[in-house]
Amino acid sequence: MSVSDLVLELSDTIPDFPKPGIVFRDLTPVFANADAFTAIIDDLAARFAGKYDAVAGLEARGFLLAAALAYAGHVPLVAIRKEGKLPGEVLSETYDLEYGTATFEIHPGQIVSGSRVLIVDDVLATGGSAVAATRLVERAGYVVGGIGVVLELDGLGGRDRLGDYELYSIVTEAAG
Ligand SMILES: O=P(O)(O)OC[C@H]1O[C@H](OP(=O)(O)OP(=O)(O)O)[C@H](O)[C@@H]1O
Ligand SMILES: Nc1ncnc2[nH]cnc12
Repeated sequence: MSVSDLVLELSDTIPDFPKPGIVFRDLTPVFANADAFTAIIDDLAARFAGKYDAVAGLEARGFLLAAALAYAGHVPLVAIRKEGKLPGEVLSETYDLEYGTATFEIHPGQIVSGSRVLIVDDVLATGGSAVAATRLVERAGYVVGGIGVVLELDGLGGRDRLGDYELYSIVTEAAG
């Protein structure tokens, strides 16, 4: 089975989570399947081969992908964390998402200036998280090498908000 078919077959849809009106797409059953998780990492690594020197994961679900990709490519791992979790000097960006507002933070100066950073996450919805991540990567002195997600929810404006960045989604489906 193809990686996109594995994602579609194994993922769950939960209505009214975490708030009424939100159709939540849960990829944890996909990650719990060893063949599917391996295929996802291999697909993202192949799609962006030669285009990144480091990987950034978006807390929390993006961390699962970023750690595996950093290991697979033997490249630095950058954590883009929710507000208040990183000690010391941080750069911050506040953004809106489908069910609220959040702030992401990054530690500047941890990897080589000018590194091409691949940003990864499980789901792209409004694009608020990914846009905030691109800003943090650039403010920290790096270059966005691309944005890779497992599932893109079409119809919420995420792809448009990301403009000219190279965005790859393993699966795209209409937002519920
Ligand atoms: O495109 P957007 O509208 O920004 O939505 C996508 C983001 O929403 C989810 O994370 P969430 O903020 O729920 O955090 P979590 O991973 O900690 O559960 C998801 O994992 C993405 O990071
Ligand atoms: N509908 C949704 N399902 C899963 N993650 C999300 N992040 C933002 N919107 C989401």
